Amino acid sequence: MKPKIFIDGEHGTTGLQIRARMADRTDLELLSIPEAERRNAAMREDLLNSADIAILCLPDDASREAVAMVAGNNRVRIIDTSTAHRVAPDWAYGFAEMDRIQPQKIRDARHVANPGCYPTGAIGVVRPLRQAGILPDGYPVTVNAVSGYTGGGKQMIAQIEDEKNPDHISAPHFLYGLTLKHKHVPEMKMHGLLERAPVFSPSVGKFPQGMIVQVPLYLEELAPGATLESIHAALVEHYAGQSIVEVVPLEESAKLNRIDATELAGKDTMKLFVFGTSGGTHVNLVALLDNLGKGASGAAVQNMDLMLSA
Ligand SMILES: NC(=O)C1=CN([C@@H]2O[C@H](COP(=O)(O)OP(=O)(O)OC[C@H]3O[C@@H](n4cnc5c(N)ncnc54)[C@H](OP(=O)(O)O)[C@@H]3O)[C@@H](O)[C@H]2O)C=CC1
Ligand SMILES: CC(=O)N[C@@H](CCC(=O)OP(=O)(O)O)C(=O)O
Repeated sequence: MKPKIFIDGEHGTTGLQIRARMADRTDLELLSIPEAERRNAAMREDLLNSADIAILCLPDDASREAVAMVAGNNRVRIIDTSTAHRVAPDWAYGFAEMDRIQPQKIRDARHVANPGCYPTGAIGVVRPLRQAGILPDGYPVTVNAVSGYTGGGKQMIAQIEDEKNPDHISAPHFLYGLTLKHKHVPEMKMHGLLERAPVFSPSVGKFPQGMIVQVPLYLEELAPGATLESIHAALVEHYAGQSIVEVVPLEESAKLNRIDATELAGKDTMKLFVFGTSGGTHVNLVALLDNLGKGASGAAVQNMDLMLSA
């Protein structure tokens, strides 16, 4: 029998992209709710309890409600794309490349929390350096980022694309999260293995999909002997043997004059760069991804496939 998959929130931004990625899959049975019934709690409860894997593409509160709806069900497994369970100890964090044992943890899990888009980039560059002993305890990490506007879901898409929207945003690029209490900070800290919460400054650009996440570092504050080359080598070693996260060779990144935030739009991969000058005093770690690809829907499908391969 084919595994039954239900995407709760299938008509939203993340849900639609997951559906699109499953359009040609003949190995799955997709359970679907009509768009007009998307908030029909009884129908959702029924579908959630009929699924082998439920993928939640809902706001945090609705995700918690959905999890409660399957509380008595020992069969259904859950992938939650919201922020609700990303630092919960009994949920597996769905970033398969962050650790050698993570794919197995995801395969075995009943509950998988899909990472946030910005944390995928930030954890992607920071965690390998913590594990290699290059980034010391207590280092004050900063994370600066720009996202495509689909990261804000249906509401932000309407605010940016519809000039008649009462809350129309005309700025080509804006900063937000100005209180420095963005909901992604706890997962960056926990899964980035950081002692101190990073200063996180996100922004949005007037393009639908794509993302740049930057973590600049002072070499003199890192473990003795840390260089542009040793940091790059640590990332290369960490990501060896998988095909989703590419560590761009130093010779290649040295030739670049600019990075286009939309380069990976529509793709489910992530590129990591180490910028700086050999023998210099600073490096800038940069992650490039699609907020809806490896940052959301692509990762959700990757996690689903891992769970189905258990
Ligand atoms: N967009 C992105 O880049 C990313 C998003 N995420 C996360 O994915 C989740 C979904 O986000 P996104 O797709 O962007 O959001 P959208 O607003 O685009 O879609 C959310 C969907 O959920 C529906 N919904 C809202 N409340 C309920 C409810 N109580 N019961 C049933 N359905 C409900 C909405 O219906 P309605 O139209 O009626 O509001 C809509 O169809 C969020 O938790 C978000 O944080 C994660 C990573 C990246
Ligand atoms: C541009 C924009 O608004 N982005 C979203 C994050 C998108 C994402 O990763 O979603 P989660 O809500 O699942 O964490 C934000 O900052 O809230």
